[in-house]
Amino acid sequence: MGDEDWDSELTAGPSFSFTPSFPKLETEKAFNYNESSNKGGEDEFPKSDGPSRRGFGADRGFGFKRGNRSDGEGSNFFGRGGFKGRNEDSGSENAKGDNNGPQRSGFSRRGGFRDGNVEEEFGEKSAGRGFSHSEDTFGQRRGRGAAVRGTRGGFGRRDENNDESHSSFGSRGGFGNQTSYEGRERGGGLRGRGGYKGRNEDVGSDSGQVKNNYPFKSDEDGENGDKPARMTYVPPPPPETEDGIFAHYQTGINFDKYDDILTDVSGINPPPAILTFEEANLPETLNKNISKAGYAKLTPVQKHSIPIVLAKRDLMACAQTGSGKTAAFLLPILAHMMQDGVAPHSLDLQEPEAIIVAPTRELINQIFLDARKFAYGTCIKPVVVYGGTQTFHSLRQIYQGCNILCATPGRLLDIIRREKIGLAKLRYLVLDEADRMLDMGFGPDMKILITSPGMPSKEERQTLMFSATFPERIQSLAKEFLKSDYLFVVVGQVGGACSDVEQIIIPVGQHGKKDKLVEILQGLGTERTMVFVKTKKKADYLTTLLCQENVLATSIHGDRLQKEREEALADFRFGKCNVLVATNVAARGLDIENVQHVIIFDLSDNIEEYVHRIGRTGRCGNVGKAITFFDSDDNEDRTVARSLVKVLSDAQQEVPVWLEEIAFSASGTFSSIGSTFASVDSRRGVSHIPGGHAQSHIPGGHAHSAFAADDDDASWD
Ligand SMILES: Nc1ncnc2c1ncn2[C@@H]1O[C@H](COP(=O)(O)OP(=O)(O)OP(=O)(O)O)[C@@H](O)[C@H]1O
Repeated sequence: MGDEDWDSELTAGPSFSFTPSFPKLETEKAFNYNESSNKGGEDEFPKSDGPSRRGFGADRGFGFKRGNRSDGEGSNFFGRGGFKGRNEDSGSENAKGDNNGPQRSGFSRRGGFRDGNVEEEFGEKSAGRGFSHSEDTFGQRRGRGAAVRGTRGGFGRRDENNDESHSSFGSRGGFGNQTSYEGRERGGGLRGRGGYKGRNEDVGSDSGQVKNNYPFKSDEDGENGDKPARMTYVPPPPPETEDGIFAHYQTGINFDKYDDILTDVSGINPPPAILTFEEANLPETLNKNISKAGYAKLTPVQKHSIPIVLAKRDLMACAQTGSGKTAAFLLPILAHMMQDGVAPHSLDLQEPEAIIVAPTRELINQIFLDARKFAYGTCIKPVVVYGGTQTFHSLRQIYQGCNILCATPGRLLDIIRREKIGLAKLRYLVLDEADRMLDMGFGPDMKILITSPGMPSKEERQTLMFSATFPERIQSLAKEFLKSDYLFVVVGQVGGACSDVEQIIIPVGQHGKKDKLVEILQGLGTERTMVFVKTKKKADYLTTLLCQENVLATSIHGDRLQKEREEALADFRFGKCNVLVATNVAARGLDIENVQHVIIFDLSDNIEEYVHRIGRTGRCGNVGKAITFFDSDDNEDRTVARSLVKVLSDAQQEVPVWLEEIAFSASGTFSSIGSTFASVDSRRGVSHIPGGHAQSHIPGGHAHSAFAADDDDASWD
């Protein structure tokens, strides 16, 4: 199959309820959404956007390479010649618009919240609370942004104003994380900065309300500085029942083995680690919630981080994926708030005591649900706000009381800019996936955040940073945010992969990837699998292909409407689809039960993202398997070979001989991993790793951004 034209593969196949569709961009002109008008938008990526914006245009990236056809696991990587030399046309007009109808058929529709109602209701309710009715102008700003988004999402264009936003989630009880809302917006001015694009969080803004001249534009400023688009999506409410709130999955057989991982704490006078929850002396209600959440034993990052946060120290913590970093910051923050008390709910300005930021909407919502779970039965109110949702909705959540504000950066800055929250009482600033938050994509936003009017200085607040990866260059940037005596907790090795994930690298040329994927997935049956690809369009394309091959697949990426992304995630989480094809938007933080496999269809040239991607499986002591396709003809794959060898060997995984050969023949091409693994704490200087496969410090190595330039979904929130 790999040799055929992708167009022809996308002729009408079996019609699954989740088969994506590729609607024709009939509104494209009407909205003047062309390359020249999209400055700052993600489609400026030259590689990711070919001659057409309508799907997979001819000669576009996927399958466009000449390459060794090498499509068998265990095949002799170098022995297979067979340059096909043909340009695969990964684009397909046929792929568009064929399957519009049935994919949503499975969802029950629940009434309730319609955006218009929300706005009216909010307008009225907010009258006495400092909201001006002029914000109802949101109600009039329709269409453009949503329509543009719709045309570009692979799964059918959908007007966000259809407002049946509760249809899928409301009917799903159970696991507390099901309400992950995702969306995608574009058009912000700041996002036009070099090399990084498209993150463009949709931050609703009424220009008439702007009080500060922040150097960023909200999405609703419109793409040409004209009438802004608006977000009308109102996400479904989180679960209300105790069962729903405390739903969790079981720790795995290797949970106890976490204790064997070496932990290092650097910095002056760290408080001693605790060994049990009892030693933390947490408030009774919090302890009850912890046990209802199924936590009986601390993970290493929790053992060290909880006392550090309780001791009011700043912290940078690095621990492997799925090892409980979220609770490591939430529990001590909540404990402090419960012990010290929080300000009574004010009808005027809300002044949260804690702000937590994360790079994606799904992740921040997941963190919010955890915060809500641990704060259950207390007076502490966590709130979540993120782009892609109606700004009124965000504001209304805040005005109902907000002690812990969980937010994506764009929406947070917009709300601060509009003076809808005050920062005077802020005591905790948490950056989850901190290396991502400080990298060039979000770094400028984070700087704006810490220099926002009213933001307590780093001496006055506690700043906490968590991630599974912390490249040295990011550690340096982080110092600007942290007190000089911050502590650095490292569980295992900085940037190391989770050892519960079996990592398999197989040599596959571009032309063989599709066949190999189908073969693997068909062999896996209904086992839950995430497939990571480089581009949004490829995600949709592969999803269509998989559905045609009778694999129940859905996709999540930055071009899908938020509602669709929520549905996709829920369908995956609750078993309606067992395969989720994703861009890096789903690489970090997502905690989905029972993901048994990760398949990396396209390697990113950034090893950190590899570590996060494979970390979607093998969580919380459970085991998982990650299969990575490696194309030896692909320069990016070759670039990351050394780092990959290092990650594999550090995690005691088998390193294929052919990969080692590539790694060491790839002179002059290094990924950022060289510095990532060089040290524990950059304040200690570079520590060389004796006998390591990769040098700890690679002279002349490039300092990469967290994202490859041709990863067209490098921007997520
Ligand atoms: N002490 C514990 N006991 C039992 N389960 C736990 C414990 N700590 C965390 N968990 C569970 O483990 C899972 C992974 O936790 P979490 O999402 O916080 O990991 P993480 O380290 O933040 O991962 P990532 O690096 O991917 O963001 C969650 O389902 C969480 O509820």
